[in-house]
Amino acid sequence: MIRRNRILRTSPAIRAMVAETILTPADFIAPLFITEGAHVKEEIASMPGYYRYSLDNTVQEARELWSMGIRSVLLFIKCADELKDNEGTEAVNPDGLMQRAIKAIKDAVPEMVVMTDVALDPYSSYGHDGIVKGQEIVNDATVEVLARMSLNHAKAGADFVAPSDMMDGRILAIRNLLEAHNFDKVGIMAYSAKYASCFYGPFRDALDSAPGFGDKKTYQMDYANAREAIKETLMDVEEGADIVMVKPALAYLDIMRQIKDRVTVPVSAYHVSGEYAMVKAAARMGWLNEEKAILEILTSIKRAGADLIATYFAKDAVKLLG
Ligand SMILES: NCC(=O)CCC(=O)O
Ligand SMILES: [Mg+2]
Repeated sequence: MIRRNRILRTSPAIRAMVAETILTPADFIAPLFITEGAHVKEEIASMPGYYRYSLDNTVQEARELWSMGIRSVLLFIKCADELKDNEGTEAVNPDGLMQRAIKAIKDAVPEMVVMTDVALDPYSSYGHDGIVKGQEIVNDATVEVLARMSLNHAKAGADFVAPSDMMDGRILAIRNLLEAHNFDKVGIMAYSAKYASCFYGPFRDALDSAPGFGDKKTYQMDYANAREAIKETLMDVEEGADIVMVKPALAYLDIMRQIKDRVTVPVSAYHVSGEYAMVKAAARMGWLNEEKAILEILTSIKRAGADLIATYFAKDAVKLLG
């Protein structure tokens, strides 16, 4: 025997020396759920250990994340029911909760990279990512609102807008409108390959944004397809996306790898709410070691090609990494 593969696994020191994939705090994007009010910290029932915060607590959380080495947050707001409609009116309100949240975080932690969710579902009386006509989610009218929404976030101080809607052509429309208003330093993180997935369930509880009718299969992708993910992603890059994203993560590592091999922009994964809930549930039952599961899963996502990982485990992971 001339090659003893186990030599490189002999001790923790040797294993650390030859590890190919190393997680660091700057890999993580921490999603934040923001709600109106003061001193609010509400645990999300289907996401134990994860919370909706009012603005004051959101700012505190952002400070803590920054002090831990986490460099970016992705903002989602819970819109009051009475402000929801079919036009995305609240989405473009310059004094809306999202806009106030962006300002508050940038004031408190100016270096924090603030990314904002751009889609209509939290603001939609139908819980859909776009404008609804009959049973249809209308593409081009939605794109127009998404571009105005992005401009609005840019004006409030967002560093990146993150369109998560899967309408066609929205990256180009957003880039063009940002350029027209001289926001040439605001980036776009495109949810390029976002699959119609059951793993978003807990998130919809968090924002009370479940679709009121039908499902999202006419705009989000069919999980049977991989080539389509490449088509979507290459188009987003062409339209000006600075970062592209695959979502969810764990059931889509093959997609992550294929995309990583085909683009030169950074690729992000979104390790979604249902993936978080699965680990939490199994750990609570005593069926899985939560800490080990977190590191194994996040490392595998990075190994598959993710440069960035949006994950509800961001803080836990940083603590585990020591
Ligand atoms: N745009 C965000 C989602 O659609 C869901 C994320 C999650 O389930 O964590
Ligand atoms: Mg697309």
